[in-house]
Amino acid sequence: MATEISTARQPLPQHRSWPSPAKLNLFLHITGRRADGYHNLQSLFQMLDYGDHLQFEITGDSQIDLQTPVAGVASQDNLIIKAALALQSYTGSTKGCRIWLNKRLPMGGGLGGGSSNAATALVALNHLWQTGLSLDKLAELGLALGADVPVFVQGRTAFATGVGEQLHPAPQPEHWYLVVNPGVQISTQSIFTHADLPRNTVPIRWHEYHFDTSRNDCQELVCRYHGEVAKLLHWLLEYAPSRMTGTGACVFAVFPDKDHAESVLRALPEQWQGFVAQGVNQSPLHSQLETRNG
Ligand SMILES: C[C@](O)(CO)[C@H](O)COP(=O)(O)OP(=O)(O)OC[C@H]1O[C@@H](n2ccc(N)nc2=O)[C@H](O)[C@@H]1O
Ligand SMILES: Nc1ncnc2c1ncn2[C@@H]1O[C@H](COP(=O)(O)OP(=O)(O)OP(=O)(O)O)[C@@H](O)[C@H]1O
Repeated sequence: MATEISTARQPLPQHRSWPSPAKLNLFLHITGRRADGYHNLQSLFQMLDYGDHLQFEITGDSQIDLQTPVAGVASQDNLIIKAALALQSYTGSTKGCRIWLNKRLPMGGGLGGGSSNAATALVALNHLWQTGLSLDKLAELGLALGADVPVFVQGRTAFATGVGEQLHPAPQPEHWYLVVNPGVQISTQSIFTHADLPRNTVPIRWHEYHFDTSRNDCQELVCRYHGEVAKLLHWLLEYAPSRMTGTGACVFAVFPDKDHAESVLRALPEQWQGFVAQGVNQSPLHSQLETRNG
């Protein structure tokens, strides 16, 4: 008897792949704490040309199904589903979708993978469901899902203030980055609730920003509890200026060219995983959308 190969869970080739890029926090200064416990910060969100991918099949019923579950995340907690439901509920759209996620970014890595997935779902479904919301409105819906969602919705390398949602586009030289995962997951909340986190960095003016004179205020605390992050930073600093992104655990090193970044990736001790990506001023999601609309 011939074996029937089921394709029911596979996306069809005509379902375009929508980029869901990573970001780096080139610096992260914590300038205060709000009454609700959230922290005011200053950061430079650098978009990368590397990340996850999402595919969507639009359906006529209002059902939203994620065909590729994320290990350890229940469907109702998945930011992709939450984003789709938020858009559906705000616009009253009666359309639904099946979604496929190709996950490449480490979770809890400080690369904003979950937030980026949510933003891609908002931007792509707004296009595919023809719900016509502006990026500002989508960013507002996204903020309720996570502090990092708006920057991915707006899709520009940007300075951020507030809790990360007040964005000022800030094009940067499109350097190459070696991003390395030390293999530990760090909960953002555990860092932000720690008594020893510095919370009073004096705000800088944007034109004063320089990589060498800025820092990540979470880095020292993370290194104290996670020796592997400290070890990795120490190793990378031998080759290039390096820093932790977000609340960790991933660390990046900055290079002016791709070849140099790739040669350090080849030298990486085998206990660590990494990738090389270019910093871009426009998110690959938005570049693709422009090409499609153009
Ligand atoms: C620090 C960054 O990684 C910089 O990119 C982000 O702003 C974190 O953004 P995120 O992962 O989307 O964070 P959320 O999911 O909104 O918040 C996770 C937890 O981090 C804390 N949190 C987050 C952002 C912020 N500005 N202040 C905070 O105190 C809160 O305790 C919150 O419960
Ligand atoms: N689609 C998703 N992809 C990844 N994580 C998700 C997703 N949906 C929900 N989550 C939850 O969000 C948590 C944080 O994931 P994420 O990969 O965004 O972390 P991060 O890179 O540290 O983010 P940030 O830099 O914003 O702090 C995960 O541990 C997981 O529980």
